[in-house]
Amino acid sequence: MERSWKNQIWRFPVAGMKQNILITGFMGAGKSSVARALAELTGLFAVDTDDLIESLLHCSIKSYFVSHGENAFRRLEQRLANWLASSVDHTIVATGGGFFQVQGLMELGQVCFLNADFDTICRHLHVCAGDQQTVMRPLFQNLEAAKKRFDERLPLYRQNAHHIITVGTQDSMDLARQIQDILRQNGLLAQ
Ligand SMILES: Nc1ncnc2c1ncn2[C@@H]1O[C@H](COP(=O)(O)OP(=O)(O)OP(=O)(O)O)[C@@H](O)[C@H]1O
Ligand SMILES: O=C(O)C1=C[C@@H](O)[C@@H](O)[C@H](O)C1
Repeated sequence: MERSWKNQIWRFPVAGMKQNILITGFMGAGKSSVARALAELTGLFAVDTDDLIESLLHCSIKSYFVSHGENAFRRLEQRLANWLASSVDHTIVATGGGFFQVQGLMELGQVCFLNADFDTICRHLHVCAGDQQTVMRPLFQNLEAAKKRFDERLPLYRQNAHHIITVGTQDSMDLARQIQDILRQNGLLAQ
């Protein structure tokens, strides 16, 4: 059944706090899938920072990394974060794997970190089956380097989040329900 976003009466305790829901986590944690499921549950729209950035580019993010480098990509992410801050509210935002590093992240809305361990991520991306979905992910070309980046980032993802959701074998809809419950329990989302 279709639900209007107007049914979602938000009760944020902090005046001036943005009322978005941001989903953070490593590549393959399931951010986009959970954002879509949460959109279905709440009637809110979901956007994806990687898709929004690609809409600016004349190429894929992977090609952009090759032609312009990672630092240029991070500047685009910051530009996007600034636009979210000025122009976007009441929206679910699935973020790119490194978006959690932008300045002002925690003011953009409720940040929900999808805490999947590296084995779970590899399972999601079918790394073990050889049928890898890592081809389009420039920072997941080398398994060892990806694991090193994962280990370095883990404490930072945790620090830069309002809520931490442990990802095991649940499907995306279960995880979205869990987020909905957490936000409701905290009085941040209508019952
Ligand atoms: N809870 C889940 N259980 C099993 N597979 C999942 C789950 N969530 C996502 N997947 C699968 O993992 C892959 C990556 O999912 P998704 O694109 O949602 O992750 P992501 O965190 O947004 O990744 P990225 O930021 O790298 O694009 C997809 O094939 C998706 O079907
Ligand atoms: O983890 C990262 O730093 C990235 C993840 C992807 O979602 C893309 O945003 C890009 O490939 C960088």
